[in-house]
Amino acid sequence: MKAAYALAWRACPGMLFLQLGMAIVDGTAPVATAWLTKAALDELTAARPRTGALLWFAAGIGALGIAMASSSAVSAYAQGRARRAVGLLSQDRLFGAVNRMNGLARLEEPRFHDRLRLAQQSAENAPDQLVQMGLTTLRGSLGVTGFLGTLIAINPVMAGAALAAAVPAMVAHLALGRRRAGLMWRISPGLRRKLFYQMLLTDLQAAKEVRLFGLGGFLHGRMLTELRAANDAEDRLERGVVRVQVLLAALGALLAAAGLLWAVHAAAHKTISVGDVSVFIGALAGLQSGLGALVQGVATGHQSALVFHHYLTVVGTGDDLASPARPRELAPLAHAIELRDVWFRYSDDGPWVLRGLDLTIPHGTSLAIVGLNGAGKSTLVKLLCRFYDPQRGAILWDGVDVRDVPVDELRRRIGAVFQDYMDYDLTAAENIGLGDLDAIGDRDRIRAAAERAGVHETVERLPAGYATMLSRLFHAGDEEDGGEEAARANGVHLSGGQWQRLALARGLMRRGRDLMILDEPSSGLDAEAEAAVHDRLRELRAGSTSVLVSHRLGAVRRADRIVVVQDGRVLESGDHASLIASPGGVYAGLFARQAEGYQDDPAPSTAAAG
Ligand SMILES: Nc1ncnc2c1ncn2[C@@H]1O[C@H](COP(=O)(O)OP(=O)(O)OP(=O)(O)O)[C@@H](O)[C@H]1O
Repeated sequence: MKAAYALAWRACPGMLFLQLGMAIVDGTAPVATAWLTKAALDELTAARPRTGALLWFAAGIGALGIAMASSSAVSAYAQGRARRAVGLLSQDRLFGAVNRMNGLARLEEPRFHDRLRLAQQSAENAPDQLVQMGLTTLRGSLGVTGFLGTLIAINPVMAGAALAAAVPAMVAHLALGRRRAGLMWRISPGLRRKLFYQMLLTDLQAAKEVRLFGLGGFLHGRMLTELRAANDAEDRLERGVVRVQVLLAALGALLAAAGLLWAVHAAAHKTISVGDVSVFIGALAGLQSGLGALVQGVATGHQSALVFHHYLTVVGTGDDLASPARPRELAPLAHAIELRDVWFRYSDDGPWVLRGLDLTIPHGTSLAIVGLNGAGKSTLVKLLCRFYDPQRGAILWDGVDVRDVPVDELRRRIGAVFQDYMDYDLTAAENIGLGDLDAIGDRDRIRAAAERAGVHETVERLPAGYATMLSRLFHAGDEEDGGEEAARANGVHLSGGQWQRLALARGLMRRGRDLMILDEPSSGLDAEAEAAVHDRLRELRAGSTSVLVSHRLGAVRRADRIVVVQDGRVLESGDHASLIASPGGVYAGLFARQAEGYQDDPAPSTAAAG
């Protein structure tokens, strides 16, 4: 709660003060009205009523009415502004925290996503709900204190009874709040699955399979099943809530009826005045509703605080990669990158993917990595970028363990094209420029990268060239005032190979970095483009340090060194000529099989004769 208040205070102190002022008005005005009403009624029923005094009482009641009526509008405005400001600040901190997680491991934990969803929700709502709880408590306490004093003066027993009735209500509401917060956590995985099915039903990329395989009904059904399960769980809880609330309301009504009976009886026997009856009834009703609001407010705040805990957990979650206690500087690569006895698995109970892998990548040389599906090639690449740390062994950059240098510094020295590259719903220029944010506005460099990746002509031919928005989801700029230029720049979608070349251009924006990693950079290209791209890449890689992962052995054969990874270790290593010359070798076998695929089938008669 302290953290939520601190957040609200930081975001919008002025609006908090305004809400506080209005809460004081709301809390004190009803009590003052009740007393003024009592005074007016007593004056009216007096032997000789004073008109002047009556007018003052009436004016006072009217002024309080105006203050109460306007306070709700002013509070609503202040609450809205504060909520928006808190939402902005809390989202800023939440995604700032996610952004500080430098590795990938956290994003692969389903529990983290459950928590993130609730954190997002509570970041928007909880601080406001907790502020409202504070204000309700203040408002309620002021009113309750005033009404309580009034009731004690007239009938202390009734005052005690009303207070005592609030205790079970508080206990019940707090328990319900805890159950609601628990339920939100329990149904979070189901609701995320529901969102997933929902996303598949509207996702452009999924649409082809969804339509062709007729998956729409299946996904729709699953989406509803998840939603129904969540609804059922909520219904069950709400049924319990209704039971508790009916019981508490009956208790309150019983108390009010008893109070009324007593007041009428006492007035009939002239023990109390008519004014006393009015203030007593008003005070009892005020006390009950004040206590009710107080209890409800505290319970809602308690529930919000429980859910806000998820926000605090995410914001307080540290980096999933250990930062060095005494960071070392990373000099430009001069000698070699070395993987020394690297053991790695994605989870503590998962299988080892890399098992004591040793590999040296000398500066200024090109290394190609080949191996069967699942051999661990992309994992090795991810470790080079330090998306994970190995469980055993080390990766050394000129002898410096990469865990001892700030991760940003390491990544600044690496350029990469990943196997599962991204298609950004942004302009063509931005899709390339993202490779080096410092140069995102540098059209010459973007164009040069596009030329190297063989995608410049394609981009030039787009309706608005490099300014073309590559998206079917978003408009370029503001649709309202976009005009003809924006209309031309909208709605273009590239082919798979063209997207891949853009990704390659993005990677090439970082040309000249110390290490260039290319993980299957040409898998979607046509044969001609692939040959052209690899020729260009070979020129670019000459003299620089690079790692190329590819199943196309034609593309890797000119690398300075080729390694075959199998079962998490380097099985074979050498240049193309030496590997091919090793009979029974894995590389030689793979190469022969690929080469066979490009040769004509032997004529049936020859085959039969053979
Ligand atoms: N994020 C992950 N979490 C858990 N296991 C993973 C993850 N990524 C990969 N693996 C597992 O690690 C093993 C190696 O995967 P990797 O992607 O490194 O193989 P690869 O050699 O690049 O394969 P391919 O040639 O198919 O691209 C596989 O068994 C895979 O299931």
